[in-house]
Amino acid sequence: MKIGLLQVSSPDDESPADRRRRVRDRLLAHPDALDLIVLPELWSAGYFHFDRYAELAESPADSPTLAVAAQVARERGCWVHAGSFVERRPSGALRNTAALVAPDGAVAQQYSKVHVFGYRSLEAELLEPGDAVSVAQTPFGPTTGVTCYDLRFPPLWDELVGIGAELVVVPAAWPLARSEHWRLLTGARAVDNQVIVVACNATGTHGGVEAGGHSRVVDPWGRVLGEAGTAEEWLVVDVDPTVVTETRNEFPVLRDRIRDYAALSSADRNQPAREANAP
Ligand SMILES: NC(=O)CCC(=O)C(=O)O
Repeated sequence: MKIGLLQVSSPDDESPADRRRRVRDRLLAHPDALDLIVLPELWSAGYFHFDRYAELAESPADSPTLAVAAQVARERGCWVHAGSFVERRPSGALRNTAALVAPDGAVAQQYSKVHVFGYRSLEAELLEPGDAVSVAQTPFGPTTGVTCYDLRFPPLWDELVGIGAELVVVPAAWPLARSEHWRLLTGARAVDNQVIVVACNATGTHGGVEAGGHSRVVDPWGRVLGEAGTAEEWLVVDVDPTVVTETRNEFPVLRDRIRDYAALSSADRNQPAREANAP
């Protein structure tokens, strides 16, 4: 399968509507036959534009960000991970919600960021955390997504493996200042969960913060199948999704995973609390 990641910049002087048109045109113009297109976290509003979250919040029913993804999916006949957008919930609360759109334009899987970010960020103050993970069956295998800061929390990834995920899309707005963490954690999550990680970062400076770019795709063996630079650019990578099953069969560490370490000290030492639903 061919995956195209467009690492978008969200300059302060570009309106979200102009950006959506510009990005849509770039997505429609790519000359290759792409099977999956991926966009970054909150690219339309700009992640670091916290002052605009409330004004730019979108309802999934008429989300302009999802409309771009659906148009591109239908016209190109491919899957599109829309990145994420500021979602306005029926309660009025806001979430950082990502969505995977199928070639018919319908949302096949969606996820609201569970770990909202509070370090030099107003996200944790302004947004409500999500509370669920899910997986979609796609031609590339069971596919899911988590968002940016979620890379730092292995127990969430345990849940993804538990529900059968093999390909994990990670839209991000990860600052250049912590690019070493970005490289390390995208590789570590691919290896320790034996999944393909497709991580699409934002780039350029907005809201006073420089996003790091370096979008990357890492396979379950830790091989970096492709990595972008720091410009607003495409990264196109060929991936064989069967590498997940091959790696898990060849090197079956997930079978030895223990989810409940507290149970290890319980009376019954003959029943270690190993992963019940390991792949
Ligand atoms: N958008 C984010 O979640 C930023 C996360 C980040 O900068 C970090 O984990 O470091």
